[in-house]
Amino acid sequence: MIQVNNLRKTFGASKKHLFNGFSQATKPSPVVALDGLSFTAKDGEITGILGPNGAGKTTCLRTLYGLLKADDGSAMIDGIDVVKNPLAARARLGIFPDKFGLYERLTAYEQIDYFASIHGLQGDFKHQAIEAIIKDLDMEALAHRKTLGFSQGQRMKVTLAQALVHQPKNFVLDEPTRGLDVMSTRVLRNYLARFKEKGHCILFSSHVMQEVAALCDRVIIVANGKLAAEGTPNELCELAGETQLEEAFVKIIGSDEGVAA
Ligand SMILES: Nc1ncnc2c1ncn2[C@@H]1O[C@H](COP(=O)(O)OP(=O)(O)OP(=O)(O)O)[C@@H](O)[C@H]1O
Repeated sequence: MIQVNNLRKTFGASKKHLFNGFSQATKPSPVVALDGLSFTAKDGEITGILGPNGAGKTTCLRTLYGLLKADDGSAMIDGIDVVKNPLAARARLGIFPDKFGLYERLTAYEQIDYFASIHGLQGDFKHQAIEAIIKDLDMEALAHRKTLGFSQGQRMKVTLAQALVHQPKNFVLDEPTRGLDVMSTRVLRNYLARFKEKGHCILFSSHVMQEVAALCDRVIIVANGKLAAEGTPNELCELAGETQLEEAFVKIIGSDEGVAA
């Protein structure tokens, strides 16, 4: 389970901005990225985060990964505070970040192996876990190639495999299907659905309304760093008096920003 309680984050609030040793006449204004955001993503459910560009989705997810420290509020993974106990929290988390880098001199298999080792997998168990994720993500043909030159979709598959190889109880994914072809997107969706059936907690951000409507049990709508609405796709449609999630989203946030073309 993932719980976010009253998260606040402002960028550029207190730093002095110097240029060639002189204070700049015009300081950049602070940006409030999270303004008291709270929600819960439950086990055995897929929870989607929707919001227009700049709403605070990535900031919230990066706080969950421990990459960013919130100014206030807390984030918990299975009841473990990500700031107070980061290692224990991370052990229960698979992350698929917004930006991903690969070690291009390693093969896909070696990269997944590296992450499996970081998560404490060893010996035959580790080998079986790597083989299983490679098979599940249909990566057999890529497994023993160096990742230098991999296409966007191929790089994403390696990143996903790294995130999932230790079968974490909770997955957090930032726009996971961007750049994936239709078959890879289906593989990923089926994978997430199977994980949900096994009782895992999945939280992902997306701009693709059909994807969110089809996959998510609950949807969190974020605007201006705050919770604008939450519920099942049907509940959100009812709340907005619309039949389609896309129309409901537009009505709730008052703009069509954030809907994928
Ligand atoms: N490192 C940073 N420094 C300054 N401002 C930042 C930083 N990271 C995010 N922001 C700002 O915080 C706000 C929230 O950004 P965030 O990336 O969380 O939005 P998002 O909902 O993920 O948007 P998108 O859908 O466009 O990816 C934006 O105004 C963004 O410009």
